[in-house]
Amino acid sequence: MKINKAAVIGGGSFGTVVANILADNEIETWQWLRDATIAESINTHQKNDKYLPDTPLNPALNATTELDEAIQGADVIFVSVPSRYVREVVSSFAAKLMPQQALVSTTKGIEPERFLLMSQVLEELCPANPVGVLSGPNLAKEIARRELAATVIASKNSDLRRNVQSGLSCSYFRVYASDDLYGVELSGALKNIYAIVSGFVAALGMGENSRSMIITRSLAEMSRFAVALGANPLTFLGLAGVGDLVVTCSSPLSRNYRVGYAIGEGKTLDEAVNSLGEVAEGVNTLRYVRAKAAELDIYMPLVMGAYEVLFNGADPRLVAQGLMSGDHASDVEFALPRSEI
Ligand SMILES: NC(=O)C1=CN([C@@H]2O[C@H](COP(=O)(O)OP(=O)(O)OC[C@H]3O[C@@H](n4cnc5c(N)ncnc54)[C@H](OP(=O)(O)O)[C@@H]3O)[C@@H](O)[C@H]2O)C=CC1
Ligand SMILES: O=C(CO)COP(=O)(O)O
Repeated sequence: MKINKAAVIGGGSFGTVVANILADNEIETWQWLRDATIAESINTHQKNDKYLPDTPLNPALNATTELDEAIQGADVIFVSVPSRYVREVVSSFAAKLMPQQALVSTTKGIEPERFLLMSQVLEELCPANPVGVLSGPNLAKEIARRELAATVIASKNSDLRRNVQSGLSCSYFRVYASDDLYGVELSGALKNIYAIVSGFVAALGMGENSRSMIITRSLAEMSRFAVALGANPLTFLGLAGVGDLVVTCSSPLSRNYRVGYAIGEGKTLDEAVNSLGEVAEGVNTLRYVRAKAAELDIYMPLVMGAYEVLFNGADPRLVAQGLMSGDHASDVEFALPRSEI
């Protein structure tokens, strides 16, 4: 079955990019956003002035502030609001869904109380509906410029995977499939923490060897955490893992990297976050992952160091230096376990 109608819940930069590709692919697309001025601007000037002011949008894209108008009859509903609002927003329409309507989260964050990923929140709210996750190295502003990019659709439901692959694929956007929902989603959430650390490293003018060390040890730390939570670490080798880690740790287009960079330059966390005007999920994810790592006794020196910098005013220089002074460690723990060094 192909997608005849799609809804995108959220009016930020990534939601707008997804909605625009769907409309370009001649799918009837409704984007729900809470700001009537932006909805009006999308419908009349084909512009999202707040989040993607330089991108002309497809005239067939419909923006609305009425949730019912967006979701009614939609074959797939993409959820693209910051993680702290996903439950509230989806709860407001969950009871109105038909069982065949699929939900796909693009949100890279964690719900703290029970350490739930967004697909788990969707499954809890909409137990009868197929659920998927879209994640990968997908800086919205690059995709908006139609620069080549790829992503991953992860779901246990093969129809959902195929529908999203055909609905979103185009000459500049390629969609790969995975059935490891948890691994794809966990890596998308975790990499935001390490983008903040990479921002420190860049602002402090450290060399390319240091940057490479940080990114590679970030992957080691992410996969150690994933294994402790029962996820498949092999998924971290794909686009949603290494791919997203590399782009977010390297690009000033990443909001998380920019937060880290600003702190590395000496700004406070509040100053860094306030100057963004967009969501940097890694700040909260860092708090939740640090607590989980402490609870489960998982060795995560970068997470612990970054937490001290963001929330206790430690010097960002100490995060990279902390790696140099730890116990002698294994390069790839799947090849040489830490216990056998
Ligand atoms: N931008 C990117 O490159 C990518 C982002 N993502 C992920 O997608 C998710 C969304 O990101 P992105 O689009 O960039 O975010 P933005 O910060 O660009 O926009 C957030 C959007 O959510 C809306 N919003 C905020 N709070 C609420 C609420 N309580 N109810 C309804 N809508 C709300 C905002 O509306 P308002 O303007 O009215 O505040 C805005 O439209 C994040 O988890 C992010 O990690 C994933 C891949 C790439
Ligand atoms: O997830 C992203 C790219 O894949 C976007 O990263 P930021 O949220 O740091 O901008």
